[in-house]
Amino acid sequence: MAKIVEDRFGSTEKLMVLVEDITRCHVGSHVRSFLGKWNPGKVTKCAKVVSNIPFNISTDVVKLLLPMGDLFSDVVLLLQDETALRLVELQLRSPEYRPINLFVSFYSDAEYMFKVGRENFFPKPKANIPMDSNNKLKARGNVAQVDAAVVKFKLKQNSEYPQVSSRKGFFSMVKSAFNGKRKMLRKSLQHICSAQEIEDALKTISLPVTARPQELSLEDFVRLYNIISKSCQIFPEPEHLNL
Ligand SMILES: C[S@@+](CC[C@H](N)C(=O)[O-])C[C@H]1O[C@@H](n2cnc3c(N)ncnc32)[C@H](O)[C@@H]1O
Repeated sequence: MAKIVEDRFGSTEKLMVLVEDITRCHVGSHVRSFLGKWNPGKVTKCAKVVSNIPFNISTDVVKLLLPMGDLFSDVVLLLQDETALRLVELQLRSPEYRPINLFVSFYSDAEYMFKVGRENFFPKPKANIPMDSNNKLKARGNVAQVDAAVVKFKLKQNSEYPQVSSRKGFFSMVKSAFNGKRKMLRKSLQHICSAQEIEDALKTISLPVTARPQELSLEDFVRLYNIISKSCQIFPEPEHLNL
């Protein structure tokens, strides 16, 4: 496809074709330098991402692009329908509620636009089958064909993000909270604060002292973090930043 686009539109300076791995290349600097050519010295937040990405890199792409609200206004992606519903429509207290849901609403207002049935594709898309530690497909045999959906993430700007003293610290605490999904927060966050301090913080934000992570909205997590980070040290561990 890159070759077709390059051949057809390569003569215009208004198009740049990059053949790179999105998960490894410096998207921000490419887009900034391209936009800078048209608006020297002032890169306004005018760019949008519209992409039909392979399902197996959806989460990586979401994690990469959603924090780029200084550059992109909207990110519109075609995702596996299941993933779209999980990222956008998931309700509090659902067993599927995960740190990625908090990440999505921290950085964007996400909207499930419409379903794209499997019959619309040629060839039909394959499910995002999990890989094992050797990068081999865990499920073999018939790979299920799946429906897709278009999701629009309207990116927040810096001033619209929930106010936390450190985003790394915040997401590290969220990750720790979900590490013991069935555990109460007073237990799973004990490496940060004493059980008593966590109970006191939960009471201050009008939550039961027995609260579990899937009972907390983004606003609840932000309030909890802002209380406990004042009295306790939260050192983000590198693996905790990988939601
Ligand atoms: C679902 S196809 C969409 C193709 C075309 N854009 C379209 O809409 O018909 C996904 C495309 O992403 C490309 N791709 C796969 N992994 C990628 C990666 N890590 N970085 C950039 N492109 C990737 C594939 O080569 C494939 O062309």
